[in-house]
Amino acid sequence: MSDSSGSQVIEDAIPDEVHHEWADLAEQASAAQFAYHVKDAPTISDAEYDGLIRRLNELEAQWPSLRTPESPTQKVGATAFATGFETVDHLERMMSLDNAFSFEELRAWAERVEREVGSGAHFLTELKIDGLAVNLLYEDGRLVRALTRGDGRTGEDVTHNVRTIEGIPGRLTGAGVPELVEVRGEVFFPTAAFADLNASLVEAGKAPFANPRNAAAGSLRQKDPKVTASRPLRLLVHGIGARRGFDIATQSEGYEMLRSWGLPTSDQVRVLDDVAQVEEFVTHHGEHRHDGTHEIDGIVVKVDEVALQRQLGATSRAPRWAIAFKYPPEEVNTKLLDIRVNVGRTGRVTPYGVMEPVVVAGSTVEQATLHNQYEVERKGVLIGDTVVLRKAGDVIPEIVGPVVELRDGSERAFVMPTECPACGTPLAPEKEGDKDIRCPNARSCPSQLRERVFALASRSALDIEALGWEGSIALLESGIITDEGDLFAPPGDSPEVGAYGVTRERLARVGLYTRAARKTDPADRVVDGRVLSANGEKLLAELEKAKTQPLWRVLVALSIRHVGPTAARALAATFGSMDAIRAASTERLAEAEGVGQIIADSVTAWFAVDWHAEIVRKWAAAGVRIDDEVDASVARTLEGKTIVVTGSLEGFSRDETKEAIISRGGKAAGSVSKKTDWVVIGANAGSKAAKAEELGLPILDETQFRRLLETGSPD
Ligand SMILES: NC(=O)c1ccc[n+]([C@@H]2O[C@H](COP(=O)([O-])OP(=O)(O)OC[C@H]3O[C@@H](n4cnc5c(N)ncnc54)[C@H](O)[C@@H]3O)[C@@H](O)[C@H]2O)c1
Ligand SMILES: [Zn+2]
Repeated sequence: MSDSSGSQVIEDAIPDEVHHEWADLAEQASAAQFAYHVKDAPTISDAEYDGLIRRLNELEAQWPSLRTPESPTQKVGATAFATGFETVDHLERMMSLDNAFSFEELRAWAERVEREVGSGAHFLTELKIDGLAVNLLYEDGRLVRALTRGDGRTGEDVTHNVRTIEGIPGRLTGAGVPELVEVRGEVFFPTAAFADLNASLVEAGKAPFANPRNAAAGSLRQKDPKVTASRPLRLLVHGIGARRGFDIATQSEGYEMLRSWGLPTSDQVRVLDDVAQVEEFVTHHGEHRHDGTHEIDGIVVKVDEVALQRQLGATSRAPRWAIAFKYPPEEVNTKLLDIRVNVGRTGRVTPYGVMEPVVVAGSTVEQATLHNQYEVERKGVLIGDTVVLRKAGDVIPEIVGPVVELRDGSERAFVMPTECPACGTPLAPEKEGDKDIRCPNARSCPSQLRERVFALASRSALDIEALGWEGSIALLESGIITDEGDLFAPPGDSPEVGAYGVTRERLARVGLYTRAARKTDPADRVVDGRVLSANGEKLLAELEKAKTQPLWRVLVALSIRHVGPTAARALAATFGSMDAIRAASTERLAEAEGVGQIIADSVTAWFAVDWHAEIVRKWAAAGVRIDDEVDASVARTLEGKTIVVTGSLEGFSRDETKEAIISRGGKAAGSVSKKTDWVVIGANAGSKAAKAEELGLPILDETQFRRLLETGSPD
């Protein structure tokens, strides 16, 4: 362009749609900042907010004139104060942190550092505490003022409240207490105490918090310090602002000093040499994100050398010598559309939330259990609420709390049904004081029936792969089975042959797992003009095979309350047959290793029900294995001994290992302790192997384990 004002024209010619997009996002981001920083009640998730800022930054990088000091990208916190606290200037500005969302961005930051100050920098690496920042001013060792971060220049005076927090010294002690120091730190709400706080708020008719960070912010910024005092807030310090009367060469030295004066520092701080080590730290803590007492949303990396920090300086909102690596979000906001109840295989009625589907931690979530009606009340969630939903990796999704700010009055409380939604039977706790309520119609409640049939086919029970959820429902609804007693067909020589059981004939008659026969099909397999589909053949074959499963699996398949694989193995190993278990007194059952009173009571009560006994009778008549052949050749070589097997062995599956130990009278324990007699270590063994070495326990390989099984001694 030849026009002399040409370049000016280009810079100003921000297309309308860009300007609109920017203005729209900026408005949303400013509103979010206000809700989050001023009202302690965010209305969108951090991930959504970070997305807004990221897009604004992209637009501003392309059209720099959009990046005014008023842009939300340039702000620390929110500029408005609406709290009635007195506002006071910080002596030295409090900044925010720039973010890295990937190792690439982290490396790019480290490269920039190296370009500017050379390769001499060390990286002080620590947890990013998900709380709120405070600035504590100590003069001659006395705490004279505590401010929130505010907009970075001016904060709110929360001194009275901060004085109530356990662990914050009113007076610094030790050597070299300086004339003046501003200590920066993070106030947080311990994760473990969060659920109880919400429960007590709900009970008092107050609004619950959406998550622990909001609980920290809301608890600190209370008009009445007594309220703050009643909350279990804690502080960890992570920086120094203005100072007089001492000097530090490194950030880490600064932390040592703060610690020596009695301030709470984190024990998770490391000074690392290079980015590779930082990445390891990030990965490690990503895997242990929920192990600590507080929530973390990332890792903060700081150049340790103060001289280099000075050289690197800061932008208008964040230091260049530090970066926050942010973990992928585990929390999202979504709408709680309904709360329904599920009736489980033992009749337990469990409320669960039905939500607008959202992607979190890599999978789509639309349901989350709420455990029982008290849990719903404690969380304070209403049907129609926007809720914070958390899903961490493989962990079961959890509704954390409601976003109360977004309520419009149309929300309604969940009411636990009084009748079973599946069969109409009045629901009741089994005994007084039970939290759970149940559908007592165990025999024919359709919900309990399909849950039982489905559970019986699972991998930890009879392992019938071809029988899934849909199949369980189909078998029941078609009338092929009325309950699990009908599943297995009596053999041809049985007097009851044809009386019950999933058979080719029955499936063909209702058209389940079958298709119309073609001419080429062998005639003997055609029933009513239909032949079994491949899935049908598989189902029949697997049902036949399931009859030969060991006794413990059959026990698990009966859905006796509290009898999972571990208890079932113990029962099978001790008593050897269904008849012996049924005949045993409750006392005898309770005495068995790994059984105990609760399970014993449950087993006795189960066998006392006539239709339960009928299931066992029909299964036995159909040839289901109800005795473990006690192999006389298996000597009780391990009587009274405890063995832990960790890692995978070549010649044994996990189940086989356990059976081998138990059938010889030994105990197959899950964790290593001083009481362990031997630890068998296979391939890819984890922390148990290390623990075994630490305790100096005898460690065996697979060959020695075989010898041990045979002779009772590994040598
Ligand atoms: N959901 C929303 O609507 C909403 C709105 C605004 C902000 N936010 C959240 O807040 C973030 C921005 O807030 P910000 O400006 O406080 O930035 P930030 O939380 O990303 O990082 C800066 C802050 O981290 C804290 N911090 C924790 N541990 C630290 C440590 N070990 N060392 C140093 N600092 C540590 C300090 O208080 C510091 O001020 C966003 O990324 C978003 O996650 C959410
Ligand atoms: Zn029912």
